[in-house]
Amino acid sequence: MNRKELDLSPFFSFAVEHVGVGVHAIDLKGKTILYNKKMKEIEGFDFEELADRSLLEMFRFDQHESTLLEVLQSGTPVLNAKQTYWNRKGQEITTINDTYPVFDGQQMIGAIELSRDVTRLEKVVYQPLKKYEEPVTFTSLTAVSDSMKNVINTAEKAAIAQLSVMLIGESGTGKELIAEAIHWASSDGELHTLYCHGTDEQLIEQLAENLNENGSGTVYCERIDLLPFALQTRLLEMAREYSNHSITFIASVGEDPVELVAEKKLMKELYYFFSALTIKIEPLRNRKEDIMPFVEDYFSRHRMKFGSVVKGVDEDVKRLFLAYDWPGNLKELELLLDETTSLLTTEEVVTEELLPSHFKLKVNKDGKLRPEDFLVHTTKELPPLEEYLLEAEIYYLEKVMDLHHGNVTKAAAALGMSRQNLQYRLRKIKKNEGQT
Ligand SMILES: Nc1ncnc2c1ncn2[C@@H]1O[C@H](COP(=O)(O)OP(=O)(O)OP(=O)(O)O)[C@@H](O)[C@H]1O
Repeated sequence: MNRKELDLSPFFSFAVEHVGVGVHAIDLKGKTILYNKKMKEIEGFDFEELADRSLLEMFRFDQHESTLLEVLQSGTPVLNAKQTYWNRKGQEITTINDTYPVFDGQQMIGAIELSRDVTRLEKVVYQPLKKYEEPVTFTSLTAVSDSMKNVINTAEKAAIAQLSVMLIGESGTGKELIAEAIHWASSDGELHTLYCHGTDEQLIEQLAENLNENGSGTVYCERIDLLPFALQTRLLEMAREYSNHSITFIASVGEDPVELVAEKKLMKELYYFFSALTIKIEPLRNRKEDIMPFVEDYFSRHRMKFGSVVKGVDEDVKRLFLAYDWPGNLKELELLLDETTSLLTTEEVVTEELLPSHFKLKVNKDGKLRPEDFLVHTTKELPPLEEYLLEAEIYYLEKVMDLHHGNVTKAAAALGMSRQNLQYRLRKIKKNEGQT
């Protein structure tokens, strides 16, 4: 068979499904036509959860989708765009994305995004210590809520007693900062951090060598629940051996350790090693009193570091900040403030217009529907198809209008429909809302 006769499409399909980068492509109407396994992994999808995947994918409107639509409109590629966000499982993900328009001859037929997951690399490079430019102490942490005050209280006691500690909390709740504060309050030695996500045997052995060389200090094992079982055994051996040599071990996990043990994600013995003192850090959505003090601290650090004039946020922004759930906790808030302040010039007060549009899209301002509302759950009563499609239409059109800042002409072009058609549908939605 010569090359011309060979149908390559099964090979292309195989390659797209198995390649190590996330691939997401949309057609001219903005509809998802390709969404590979790696992209689902990055986005944290549980396949069983998705009884109606194609519909859900149509309604995805997060960062990826907005760059794809941007490229579709401009016809020019956006390359090397770094994004940090929290996926559906609440895991912090950093990707570097290249987004291209796709042409068939002269004609544009869609856009494609290629995402490289650089989360682990980012973790190693991102060092909170450097950000604060001085060792983190308990006083550098924002703790206004009662639950956070308790956390600091217990952590201070752990530092005095030099106990092994297990920190429990979602991504971005400040576990690493607390570990550092414990370290600086309890030891003159070195702080070693083992990032368990994607680590290997070699790194663990390297850590053991370092511990042999440096007599005392602290080992912070970040997210031990992400360490494969075989490596958990090795870590336990090491923790038992070196904790007798004036080395304090601190570990962190992303959720309840008892459940992690039951789910066989965490070795029972490793849990027992750390279980003498566990500190649970509540997610930010359960201690919203910490939000505005953190924002104030952030701006005061910003003024000192960059000589900026920014004083704070206005009432509307405050309302949005307090309404949002912050799945990425204070780290997500910090990254949002980094992004917002990088665009400020002479503004003293941050208003809603100055916030990045992806954040405004995410804030569920008025109890409107969200993508997860379109998941089909076997346990929930199923709505009739007509009702489901009507809600889906409202959700989709409102998101597209937001994305185009209320410009009907641009939104209609992205949706592949006439301006009149879109206006008619929007009027219908308004009328329905008026009746409810
Ligand atoms: N209580 C806090 N006070 C001040 N800053 C905080 C606090 N909690 C979190 N942050 C901010 O969030 C950033 C991330 O926190 P940190 O890395 O410690 O979270 P984490 O719980 O270890 O997350 P992960 O599980 O993803 O590693 C910090 O650099 C800091 O800027």
